[in-house]
Amino acid sequence: MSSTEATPSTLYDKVYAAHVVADDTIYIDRHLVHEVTSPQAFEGLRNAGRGVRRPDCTLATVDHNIPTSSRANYKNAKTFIEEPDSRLQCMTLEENVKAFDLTYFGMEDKRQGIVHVVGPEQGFTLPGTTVVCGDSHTSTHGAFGALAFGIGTSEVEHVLATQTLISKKSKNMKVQVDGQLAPGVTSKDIVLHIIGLIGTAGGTGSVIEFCGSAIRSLSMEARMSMCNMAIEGGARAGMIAPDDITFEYLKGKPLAPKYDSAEWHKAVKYWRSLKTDEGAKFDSEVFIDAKDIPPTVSWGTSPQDVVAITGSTPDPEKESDPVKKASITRALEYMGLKPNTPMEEVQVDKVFIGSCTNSRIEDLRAAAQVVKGKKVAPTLLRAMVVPGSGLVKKKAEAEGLDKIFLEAGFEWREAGCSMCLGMNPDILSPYERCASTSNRNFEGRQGAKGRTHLLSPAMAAAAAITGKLTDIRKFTAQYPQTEGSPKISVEAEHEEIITEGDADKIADAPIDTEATNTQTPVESKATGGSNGIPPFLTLKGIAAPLPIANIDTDMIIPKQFLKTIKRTGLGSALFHALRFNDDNSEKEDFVLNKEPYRSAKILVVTGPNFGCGSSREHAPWALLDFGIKCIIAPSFADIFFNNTFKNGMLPIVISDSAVLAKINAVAEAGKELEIVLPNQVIRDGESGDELAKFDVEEFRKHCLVNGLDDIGLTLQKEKEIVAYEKKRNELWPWLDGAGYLSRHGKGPRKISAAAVPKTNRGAVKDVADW
Ligand SMILES: CC(C)[C@H](C(=O)O)[C@@H](O)C(=O)O
Ligand code: SF4
Repeated sequence: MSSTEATPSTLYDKVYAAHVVADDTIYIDRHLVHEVTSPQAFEGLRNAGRGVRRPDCTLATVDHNIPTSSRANYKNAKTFIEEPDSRLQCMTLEENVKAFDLTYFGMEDKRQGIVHVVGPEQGFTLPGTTVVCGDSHTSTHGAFGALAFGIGTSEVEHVLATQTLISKKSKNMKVQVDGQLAPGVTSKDIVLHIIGLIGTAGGTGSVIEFCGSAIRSLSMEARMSMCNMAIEGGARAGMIAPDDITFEYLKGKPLAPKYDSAEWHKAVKYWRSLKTDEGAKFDSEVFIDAKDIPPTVSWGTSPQDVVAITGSTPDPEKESDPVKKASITRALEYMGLKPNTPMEEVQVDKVFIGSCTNSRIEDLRAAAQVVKGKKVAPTLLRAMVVPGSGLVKKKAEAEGLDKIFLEAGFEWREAGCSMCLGMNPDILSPYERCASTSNRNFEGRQGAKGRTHLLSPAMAAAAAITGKLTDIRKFTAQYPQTEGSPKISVEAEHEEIITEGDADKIADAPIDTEATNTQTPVESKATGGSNGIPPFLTLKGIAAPLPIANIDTDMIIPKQFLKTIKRTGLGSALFHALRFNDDNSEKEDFVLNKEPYRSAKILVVTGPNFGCGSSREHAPWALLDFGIKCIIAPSFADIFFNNTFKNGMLPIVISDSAVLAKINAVAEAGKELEIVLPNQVIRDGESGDELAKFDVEEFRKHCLVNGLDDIGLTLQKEKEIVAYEKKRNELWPWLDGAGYLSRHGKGPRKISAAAVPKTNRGAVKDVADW
């Protein structure tokens, strides 16, 4: 762990090693919870009679489903959220945080916001910690030198119950960006450029460390935007070594060690050791010269479909690879763009400034600077700014940014995920084109048939003014800022975001719990989680061929179906946009609408990177509910791969294209395949001939074959977990969340959780500070 060790290690090696409890089981320091991916996890806990092990290390908020309209007349979630499924999901979270005694920032709390904005701004996210959330953009927190990654709902349950995860070590990947960034180039451009270079599967199986002089010069907020999109590059986590910029940012944050205290100095000393040692080995390395990065924008339907703003859409005719040619053609068609169209000629209908990538104060300042004294283009249907949290909003208003946006014709909204994924009322209408500071441009992401162009906040602001995608460099020259327009007071980059007095007030604000009391506990018919899983030995059945690359989980199950609080019933929505027409009739040519594939048990995917994007466990749930228990593909995205096992499903990697072609031929012929897990072979179901052997991790196989619930298995490691917690308390006392216990210290817990080790931070006084 320390730099004096014989073998030089990477930042990731160090943080991983510092969290090993036993074998592949790692301790989780920080768990963020939101309404979409937690209901089934809490339900699992209830069914098994388990509690939350570390309420002090768990923080919940609502973000995805909530309307971002004014909360001036807000009373409670029940009356505020009109859409019934969204309302139920938010109220279910409220019920769960009450029942399990967790700290919760609801809509009446100024600290509410997008989970990945809230964690850092509270100092909940700290260097050297492990941070998880049922959300793929948990990678954001890696900006602090934390090992932060998204997990599925079964893993959320695992962490709630055990405060650990079974997580095998990933590979180390280095992305080094050196030199001076060109004018107008931001961290969003850097990360879009990187994804364009490595592709959306480039980081699969790896943790990326972003380093180099260009990265070192970035602010914390810019670093967060970069790590946020590590998942779009296929990596489960992105990390940046903590440094003075990090420590400066953490000064005065409510849940960080108190600035200048003995604990602060101890923490900073430890944090300084968290950097890659000279000579440490990376499994892959990418080097980029900062001056080669232009202001960048996406043209297609994958975050790797990017081009310089001065460039044009690609021409499929120039592509020799038939799979790539087909995918360019399909993306251009979806986006309503012709080949070779200059990006600067693309007219937009809406502009969205927000999301966990770019909704922090610096992002809003950058956009406001462009907008100041100007008006949005008359052709624009809507321009909206959605701050990432109530505190960002408050700060922006104190700086007068809201006025700048409002005077220019933008909407100034309340915190939430908003139009990033359209689970709430903020959506694109079909065929509308949006310049968006978010992170995903998948088909239908911002609304069915909506078209998304990803870009930086400054470029989004420029697009709002001109009505077209715009090169920010030309824009600032052509549109000088007018005198007398409202002033943006940009304060010191890193300051306290909340005073202690403020924090007390917020913490003491009454929470309307009336709405949450009416909910009845949900009955479970679920598979997975603590209900145990049916054993998987052999599987014989029809295999459906699917020749598509980069199938993302939005495509497997779109956002509108994530509002369920159950694991079951999603089969009818599987591959919704591929499977159904607008009038809900079936698309005849989609494989699962044809015989004999309607009863497929196996999916044979011939394109790579199946299951990329969002961490939604709804994707394997939908496949399973349809009847598909096994997916064969050349490669899988990490979170999806993990999620399938938790549900008793088997993902099989067949990277040899000739072998995959043989398997696919059986699928194409509408015949059965037979998977024999104990022997790790795939057979022709009819002849019994062996088609392929496959690999599967021993532990995962053991669990599948025996139908084992891995939460139960982990709980058998109680001794090791307790020993780890003791060590953690001695070495890193600031990680025991004394602050959190303030809300709970007055009475017994409703659900008994494992004892929290005593902290050295005092019980009541420190506690009241938050
Ligand atoms: C809902 C959640 C599972 C999802 C994610 O994991 O990313 C969402 O935040 C998204 O951006 O698609
Ligand atoms: S990517 Fe979008 S939907 Fe997902 S957490 Fe971030 S803001 Fe919310």
